[in-house]
Amino acid sequence: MYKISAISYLNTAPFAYGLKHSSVNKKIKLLYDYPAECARKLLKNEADLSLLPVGALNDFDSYHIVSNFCIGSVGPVRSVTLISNNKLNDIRKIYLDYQSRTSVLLVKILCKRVWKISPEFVSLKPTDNYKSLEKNEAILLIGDRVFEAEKYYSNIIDLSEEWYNFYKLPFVFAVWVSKRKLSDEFIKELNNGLELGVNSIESAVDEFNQLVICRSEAIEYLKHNISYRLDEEKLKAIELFQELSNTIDL
Ligand SMILES: C=C(O[C@@H]1C=C(C(=O)O)C=C[C@H]1O)C(=O)O
Repeated sequence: MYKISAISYLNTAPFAYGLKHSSVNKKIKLLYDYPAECARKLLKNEADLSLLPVGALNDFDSYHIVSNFCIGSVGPVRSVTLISNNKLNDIRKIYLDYQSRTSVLLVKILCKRVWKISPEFVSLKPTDNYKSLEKNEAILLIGDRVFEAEKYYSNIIDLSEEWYNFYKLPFVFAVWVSKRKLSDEFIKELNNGLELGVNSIESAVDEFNQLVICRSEAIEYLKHNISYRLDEEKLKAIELFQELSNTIDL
């Protein structure tokens, strides 16, 4: 049995659906985790394969990207946002979502390179509440919680849209990664499952039991905001993101 740590958010529902409804299902145990946990489990050998946040790739001495599918976007992604009641220039403090490994770096890159602001960064704890932001504070929030949180604030900045406008590139949040080399046969079956999933968005939404937006909005989000194919432009984006990540203080 291969243990697979997959992201628990709606954007991964098509992948989960495809894996469950194809032949690879009998060879795997699917674990649903938030992105930072997907990274921790792969590092600690609690998973054989993870949908790994790109921001965690540097944790590994060596790794294998086993699929041409990813969690990416071309322009607005909707679910990776800097949320506040302020204009960018008035933001002094940014709380960082503990569930993220990629977007916490992305927001720092955007602050430094694109927005030219230098706020203080503070890591959020799981018990912190995004509803208690004070004046001049903002929060980087990812995943399905954004769909709820965005209702309470007036300034919602989509980080993928900001990246796209400035660098003219798509963005990649997570890729399928193993630490050890897995068999070619398994990888082929895995990819067949992922392919089935990205071609079954409606059914994946119907099977996803934590939907916090309506069905049509979910379908629109998965078809138009999330971009699942890891093509040349997205590989270029990963390379640039890693280069820029190396220039920021952690
Ligand atoms: C598109 C998203 O990107 C997620 C953000 C990640 C991160 O910041 O580490 C990792 C995986 C993605 O699922 C989202 O949060 O909805």
